[in-house]
Amino acid sequence: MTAPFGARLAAAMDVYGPLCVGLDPHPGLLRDWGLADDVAGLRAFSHGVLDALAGKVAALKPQSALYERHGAAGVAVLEEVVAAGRRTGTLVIVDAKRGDIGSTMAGYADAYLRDGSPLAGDALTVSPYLGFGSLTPAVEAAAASGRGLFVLALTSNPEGASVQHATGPDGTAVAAAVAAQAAALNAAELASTGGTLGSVGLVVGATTGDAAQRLGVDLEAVRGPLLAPGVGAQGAGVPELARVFGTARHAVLASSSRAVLAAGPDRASLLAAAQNAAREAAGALR
Ligand SMILES: O=C(O)c1cc(=O)[nH]c(=O)n1[C@@H]1O[C@H](COP(=O)(O)O)[C@@H](O)[C@H]1O
Repeated sequence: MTAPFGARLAAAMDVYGPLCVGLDPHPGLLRDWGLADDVAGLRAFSHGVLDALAGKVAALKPQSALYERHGAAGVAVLEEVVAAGRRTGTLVIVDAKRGDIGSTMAGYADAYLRDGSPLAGDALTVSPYLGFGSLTPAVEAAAASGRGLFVLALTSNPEGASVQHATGPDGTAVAAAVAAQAAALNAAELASTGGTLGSVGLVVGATTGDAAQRLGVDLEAVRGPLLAPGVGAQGAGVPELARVFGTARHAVLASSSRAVLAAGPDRASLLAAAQNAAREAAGALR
């Protein structure tokens, strides 16, 4: 069996720096790249990013929504991105933020986390807001195939606070309970593998300020990767990363989409922007 996702990601971050580049082919971005907002444009964008960055960054994160909006042909392009990751060894985090009741979650797990599925990258973003336990089929499928999950904990959008900052009957903040459940899964994985980074990550936006500390979200105890979107276009810079993550910063995978993609379509400029962002993130997090 292949090494667990957490171990593979830790190795990739050591080599390439703690940066994930998001593939977010918004209509405006396609236009800025001189491409039509259609499937041919989507494919040209995706292969442009792959040509420039595959094998040169720790991870790529295609945003499923922006592929789905082109219908089945768009999803086929997402499958090409997943296949290219497999070919080049670059980790692919499929950002589909799936979440559903257990039996339906099993369908998503089959689609995104099973060997042989064309949509199965190395990890999937999932939403625990139908109850963390509803993610069990995904947790089991990921563990069985050496894949990873990124569970939404403290998202970068301001609306997230109304749910994630709320407290349950025992006074624990929802985001803190999500983090504790991820921590328990990672503790079990690491006890059996002896590794240092588990495969159940959290999403904690770089824009969330001191929310983790205020809400008692124990990021250090998670012992899994902490995906930090919001770097660049959403206003968070490198200083915010150290502030948001404190002593857990060694586990952070900073994520940037628009700020890096704005350097394209020229391949060399795109690579330079990604490598610069990776260097800055490494400086702030190591
Ligand atoms: O899961 C994510 O990646 C994610 C979580 C979150 O809290 N906030 C967030 O912006 N994202 C994703 O990150 C990407 C935005 O990246 P930027 O263009 O760098 O702002 C989009 O694909 C979002 O869906």
